[in-house]
Amino acid sequence: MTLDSLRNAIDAIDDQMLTLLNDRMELVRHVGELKRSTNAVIYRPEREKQIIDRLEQQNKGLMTRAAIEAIFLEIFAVSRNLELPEHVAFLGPDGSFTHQAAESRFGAMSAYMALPTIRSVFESVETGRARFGVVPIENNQEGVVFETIDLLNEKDLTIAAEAEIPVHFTFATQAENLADITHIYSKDIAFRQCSKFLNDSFEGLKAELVPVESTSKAAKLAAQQPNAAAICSTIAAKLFGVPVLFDNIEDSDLNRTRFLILAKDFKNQPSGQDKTTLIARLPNTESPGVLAEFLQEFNARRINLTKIESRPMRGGASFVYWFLLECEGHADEPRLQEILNHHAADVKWVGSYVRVS
Ligand SMILES: C=C(O[C@@H]1C=C(C(=O)O)C=C[C@H]1O)C(=O)O
Repeated sequence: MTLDSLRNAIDAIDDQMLTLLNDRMELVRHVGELKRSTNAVIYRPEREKQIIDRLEQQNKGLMTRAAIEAIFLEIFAVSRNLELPEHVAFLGPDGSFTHQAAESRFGAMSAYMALPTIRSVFESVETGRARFGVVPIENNQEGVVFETIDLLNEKDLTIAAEAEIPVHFTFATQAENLADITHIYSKDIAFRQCSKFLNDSFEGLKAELVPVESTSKAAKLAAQQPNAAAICSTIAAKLFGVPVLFDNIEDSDLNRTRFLILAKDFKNQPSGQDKTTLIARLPNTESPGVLAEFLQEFNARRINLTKIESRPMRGGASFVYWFLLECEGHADEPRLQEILNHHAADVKWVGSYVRVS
């Protein structure tokens, strides 16, 4: 087959896909009308997961699960925007890793709001300025983001979904030679995560590491100063037009960050592969065995705990703690219901949502 005939065949398939996508959008519009008439929630991550699982199972061609996901998550995001335009707040600035995580769930078409702090993301969802808020909760190399954990305790928002993205850092600069670089801007955490690259590449050179509040700010500074460099995300380097000299400069290629998608009063249906987040403010934690007995309730029901963090209760002078727990399963399952009923006074349910495997 010639290039022209192959391209003609591709054009014909694209035409069919466009017709099919428009047919799909018509159906989605009806779903939107139905949902509005019953005040139902637009975003249904468990339904989206079901669609992707089904497509993967019946897939016979070259499409991998990741490819199916990439295309269909974008279709879902466009669909949801047709049902009701969604405002998504995220921990900015534009070009941050949280921005990247938000786009992985809400696609290119949603209305995004970059906010300066994790607290302001929570508040924008609380006040209804944004329907969803995206914040980081943990990095597998650096541990948890305490501000997010504390705000889950302080505020009454629910977790609608989680997202996990690999953190790849790029080294961006306008300088021709590493020896010309006088300043390298980035976040503290990024310097730590790229320490091997920095030691190997800048040994004996004069570059000074300058911590700034975000990797996007670093990219912006590197765009303004010819002898500066930034360690930042690829999106940020692109956004500010700084040439990328090295890609994937992080020490560990297993570096991943997990993000939460927050919403007000959000409840998912069980998907069969869920996770639940709880906050336990147990009474008398100074006495022996209180936490152990609580955890035993999970063990007795064979509920797998995936995370536990202790945080200071604040306000009192003594060392008293509350706990954030994550476990497998959905709050509608009887085994979790039993625990929630038993601890109605001291355990807050924060969300049951599709577990990212
Ligand atoms: C159309 C729906 O709304 C949203 C869009 C979906 C889709 O495009 O298939 C799936 C789930 C929802 O997030 C639905 O609930 O079925």
